[in-house]
Amino acid sequence: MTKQVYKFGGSSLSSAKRYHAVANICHHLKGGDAVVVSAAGKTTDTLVRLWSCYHNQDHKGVGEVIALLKDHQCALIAELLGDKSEVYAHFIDDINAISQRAGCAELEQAWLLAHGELWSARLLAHYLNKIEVAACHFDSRDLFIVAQNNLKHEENTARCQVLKNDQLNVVTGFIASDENGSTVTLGRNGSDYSATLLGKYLNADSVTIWTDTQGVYSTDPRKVEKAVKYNKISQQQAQLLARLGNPVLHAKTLTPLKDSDIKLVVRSSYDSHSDGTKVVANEQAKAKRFLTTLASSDVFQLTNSNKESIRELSILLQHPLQPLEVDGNTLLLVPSQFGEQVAAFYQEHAVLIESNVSGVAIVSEPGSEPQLLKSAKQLLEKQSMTLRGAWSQDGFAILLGDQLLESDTLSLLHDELISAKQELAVIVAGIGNVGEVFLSQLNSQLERLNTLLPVKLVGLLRSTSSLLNGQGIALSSASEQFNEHAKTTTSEQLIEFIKELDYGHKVIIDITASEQFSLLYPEFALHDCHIISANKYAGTAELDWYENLRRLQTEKGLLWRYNTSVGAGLPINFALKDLQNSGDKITKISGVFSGTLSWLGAHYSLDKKFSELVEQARELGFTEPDPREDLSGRDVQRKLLILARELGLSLNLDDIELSAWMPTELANGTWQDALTKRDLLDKFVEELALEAEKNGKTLRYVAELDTTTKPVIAKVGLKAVSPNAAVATLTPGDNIFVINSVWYENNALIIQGPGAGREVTAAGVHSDLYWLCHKLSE
Ligand SMILES: NC(=O)C1=CN([C@@H]2O[C@H](COP(=O)(O)OP(=O)(O)OC[C@H]3O[C@@H](n4cnc5c(N)ncnc54)[C@H](O)[C@@H]3O)[C@@H](O)[C@H]2O)C=CC1
Ligand SMILES: N[C@@H](CC=O)C(=O)O
Repeated sequence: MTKQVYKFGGSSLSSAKRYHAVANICHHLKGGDAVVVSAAGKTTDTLVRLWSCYHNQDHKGVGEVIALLKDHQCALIAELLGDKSEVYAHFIDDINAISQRAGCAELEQAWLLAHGELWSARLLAHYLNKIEVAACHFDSRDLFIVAQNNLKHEENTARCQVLKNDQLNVVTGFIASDENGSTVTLGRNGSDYSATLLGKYLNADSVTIWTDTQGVYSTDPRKVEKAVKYNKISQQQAQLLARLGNPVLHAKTLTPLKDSDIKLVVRSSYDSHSDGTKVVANEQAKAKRFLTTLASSDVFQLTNSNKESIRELSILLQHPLQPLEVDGNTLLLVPSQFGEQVAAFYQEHAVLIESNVSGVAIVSEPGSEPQLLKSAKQLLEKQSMTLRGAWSQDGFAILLGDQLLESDTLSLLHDELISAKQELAVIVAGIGNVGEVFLSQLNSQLERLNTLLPVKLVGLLRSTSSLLNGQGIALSSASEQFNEHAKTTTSEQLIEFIKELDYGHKVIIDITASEQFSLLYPEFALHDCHIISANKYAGTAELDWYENLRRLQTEKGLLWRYNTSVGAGLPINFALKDLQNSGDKITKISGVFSGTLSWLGAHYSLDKKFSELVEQARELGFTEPDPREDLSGRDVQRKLLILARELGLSLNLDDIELSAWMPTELANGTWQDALTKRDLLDKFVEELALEAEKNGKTLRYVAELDTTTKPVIAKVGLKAVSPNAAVATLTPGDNIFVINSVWYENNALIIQGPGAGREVTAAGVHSDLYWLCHKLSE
């Protein structure tokens, strides 16, 4: 039976609200799975303070800290279970026992510290029961035995068999017991270690560390805005990062999983829908690049050192160590706080060559270290950093100087060494009219895109089948490969494929006309996918849904481009953004927004059959797959809504008045069914045209948005205009956007040109893709 182990740290259990979130996450577990918990919030720190007061015989301090503990835990228990609960009474007994032992000088440090985890486990298990999730709690001192500083793995595996198969097993992290039954702690980050140990003892399928960061990033995302969250990293790189001091994963945590198939996942309990980072077997993840800052370190040159002595030292310091082999010498980099201990440990076999230096470690794919070291050196020297040491060896490079790296310098290094090297995985959905042309242009575009960052096509989707290959699809034979290997793919399979893609960036290019496909956008965002849409459905979806999607994308730093959804390749969205960014206020937008309706308006005369012209427009690639989307005015209504939202207006489609250029009788069934009633369409259009002609006018389908009125005027429909009007003299198929703003009040800004067609639209999608690559590589 596959088992899962979840671990929740202190920040995930700091308040009743956080407990609710944890319980929600636990709903995904089943009987037999285990949940390892740390002490809630800052409880361990408070217990450490209590110990220190006790140790210093500060009786007043002991009383104050006990009161603090009481306040925090009682409030938590009362809010989750009520103050009459068994857990509340049990806690009071514990606090009394602590006070009593402190009073008669019988307090033991490990025993005292263990309470933080015990309280969390008890509270969570009871709270889960309250919300009808069967759960029980275990004290890991009954499960993990340590003898002479070594865990007794065989015995512990046997002890862990007491965990229940029909309930969730909530287990305390951090603590174990020695052979005499006394409490021992597993040291710094002990709860993560408990979780991976338990994973190993239970032969679990995966261990998930739920924390307050979304996963493992290329560098500290609090310092570098463009830090990249990685989907997968190899055990080897994770170990190296931990030894270099990366704070997300600790070397000890990783040890139990070494050479096992148990997956380790880091996820955020604050954003439980998002994927985290998986630490997988070395061959299952590409090598990634990372920047880890190194604060206040000492560098020793060792003589007569060997791996065993470094291992011993690492156990003594309770700190992982990464030696550097440079020109036949072994260098050891340690945090300065351990300098004296290292000197004492090695005696005359260690020479301190640098003291109290700071800098950065660059972890990278093998082979690139010397070049990375050179580039980083140049960049840091340009930033006036005096380097005191710079070395590289397999898998990493280290640069040390006098100052700590500021966020600006780290960002510069990240831009140069990491951002530009992140691969972008591209999935193209919709290889129809526009999609075919987009793909045929992609090969020649790749060269240009690759100057910004490496781009790889990994997926091609049609409505019923798709070709998905995480290794990449050769563009030169993409169609042949599609024809030979494409398979039916469900949405779930597509999402799983996206989730597993091992790339720094991913983008879905949606060139379908499918509303159903657009409904997957939030899932794409959850799996860190940027989006480029020619499809207009998501941009015109119900406001709540649309705003949630926007929020999610913003939270995750994801980009969404949809320039072709209005005016095909015309830069209308850019223009509106630019005007607003420069401080202008747009007051009106009007014009002809449909290539199809522009073409029909220009070509129609009373001696022609309108329905035949519609068929021609369809063949030219102007219409939507179902031309009634154009004739009904719905397509123009969508475009006006996209532009209105671009101006910050909270409108829905139905807020835009619409009149159709087709009779209602054609609305039902398929387009083929509608064509059987083409006479009705021809008659409808002829009558309207005759009426207009009587008044010396001609018909054009126009859109209008006026933000100066309350409520705003937003409408699309047929208008009888003078044959000389700008909207009537357009080249067939052209769009015109007339923009009035504070600065363009009387003399409007006009954007005009082809508003539909395969080539211009495909080119517009390329423009969005180029923009995205540029943005990601900046
Ligand atoms: N034709 C034009 O001039 C312009 C078109 N657009 C937009 O471009 C999009 C595509 O238009 P066309 O190429 O003319 O349409 P199309 O009907 O020729 O091609 C659509 C493609 O999408 C695929 N598809 C449909 N549902 C799918 C799904 N659920 N998953 C994956 N693939 C799916 C179809 O198999 C087909 O290959 C539409 O949203 C349209 O509004 C935007 C600007 C201009
Ligand atoms: N069918 C649309 C295509 C572009 O969005 C049009 O005719 O304008």
